[in-house]
Amino acid sequence: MTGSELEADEAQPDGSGAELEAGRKLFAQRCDFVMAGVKPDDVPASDRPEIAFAGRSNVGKSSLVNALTGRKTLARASNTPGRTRQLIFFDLAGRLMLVDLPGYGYAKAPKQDVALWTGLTRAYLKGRPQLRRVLLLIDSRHGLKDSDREVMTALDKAAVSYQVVLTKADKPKPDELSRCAEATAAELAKHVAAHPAVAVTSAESGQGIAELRAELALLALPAAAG
Ligand SMILES: Nc1nc2c(ncn2[C@@H]2O[C@H](COP(=O)(O)OP(=O)(O)OP(=O)(O)O)[C@@H](O)[C@H]2O)c(=O)[nH]1
Ligand SMILES: [Mg+2]
Repeated sequence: MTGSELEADEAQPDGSGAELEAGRKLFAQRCDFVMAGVKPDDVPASDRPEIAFAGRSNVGKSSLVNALTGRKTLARASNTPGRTRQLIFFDLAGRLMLVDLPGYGYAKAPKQDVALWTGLTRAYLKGRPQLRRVLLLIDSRHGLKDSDREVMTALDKAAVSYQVVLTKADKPKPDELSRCAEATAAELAKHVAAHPAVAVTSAESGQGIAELRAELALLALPAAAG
């Protein structure tokens, strides 16, 4: 499947008030820890659509899960890079599974651990048919790094749809932020697959969180009637 086919398969966000409201409602519902996977086979049997949070260590994956769900401590965020070492599955209202992945590119981690996390993450990304989108988080102060480019190429090859999310948007100056967003979008446009537009977020200030909730709600199972 090519990227454009993937994209054609998905509803395109129109940024309307109704979409924002649907996102708000979905993410206001209960979100439960399901399990932590340590081996490639350690994944929940589920047919719910899944969204995975990927990115370099310390980029803000766990913080974004917390910001979206409005819970400060659902996913363990930390100043110490390499905090998340497993695949952590959260069930959002039985309609969407959120998966917090271990970060890559953490130079100080023991090589053995890195190999383990990378193997685990790779196996997951390749073999999960219900994975609807990978959110590829990039620190808005630093932009894309070679390790991110490798992941993008691997996702292109596996025909997994991904969306770049610039994090920590409260940190750079406004002109730095827009330069980073433009450069990232330009580079993304060179990839084979057509991907959703770059999102700009801050778990700290809440910037872009409501819009991202709305986009993800388009991928979730519909709410039960009644
Ligand atoms: N200023 C600011 N800091 C943030 C933001 N998001 C995360 N952080 C901080 O960045 C650090 C790392 O955040 P995490 O959410 O643990 O990052 P992670 O990507 O899950 O890290 P690993 O699990 O180690 O790969 C923490 O100190 C967070 O408080 C943000 O939007 N703004
Ligand atoms: Mg984490």
